[in-house]
Amino acid sequence: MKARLTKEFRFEAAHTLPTLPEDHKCRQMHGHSFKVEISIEGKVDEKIGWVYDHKLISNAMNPLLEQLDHGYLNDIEGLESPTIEILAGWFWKKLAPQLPGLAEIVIFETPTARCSFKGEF
Ligand SMILES: Nc1nc2c(c(=O)[nH]1)N=C([C@H](O)[C@H](O)COP(=O)(O)OP(=O)(O)OP(=O)(O)O)CN2
Ligand SMILES: [Zn+2]
Repeated sequence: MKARLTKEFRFEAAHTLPTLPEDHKCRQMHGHSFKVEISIEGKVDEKIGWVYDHKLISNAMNPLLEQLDHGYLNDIEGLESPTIEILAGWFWKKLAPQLPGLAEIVIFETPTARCSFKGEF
């Protein structure tokens, strides 16, 4: 049996989008309550009944969330132009080496705007 396991995380952060035209509202510093969904896929261990402990996803995410939460995203290496697309790629590069079967990362910037990324650079 194969299954997809998803864990959800949240962080608050400020950003600007510096490459946009001067008059675009996102050139102003502003903040979002970001939501991140991390999904892994794999074979369910028959004896235990799970792909792997979802605590491993939390363990991989916690140092990243500590770095991002209540921060200014543009100051972080790789996030100089922090769109949700760039953020999704940033998370992927950090998590893929630690999370076998990483399948999808979805980042919500607002309740109605999200980006999903499956690791295709
Ligand atoms: N493709 C992307 N488009 C936009 C991104 C992004 O990361 N990728 N980001 C932004 C800004 O961060 C902006 O702050 C988003 O929030 P908001 O202005 O509230 O969103 P909307 O303009 O979509 O809100 P409406 O509900 O449509 O008023 C912008 N675009
Ligand atoms: Zn924004």
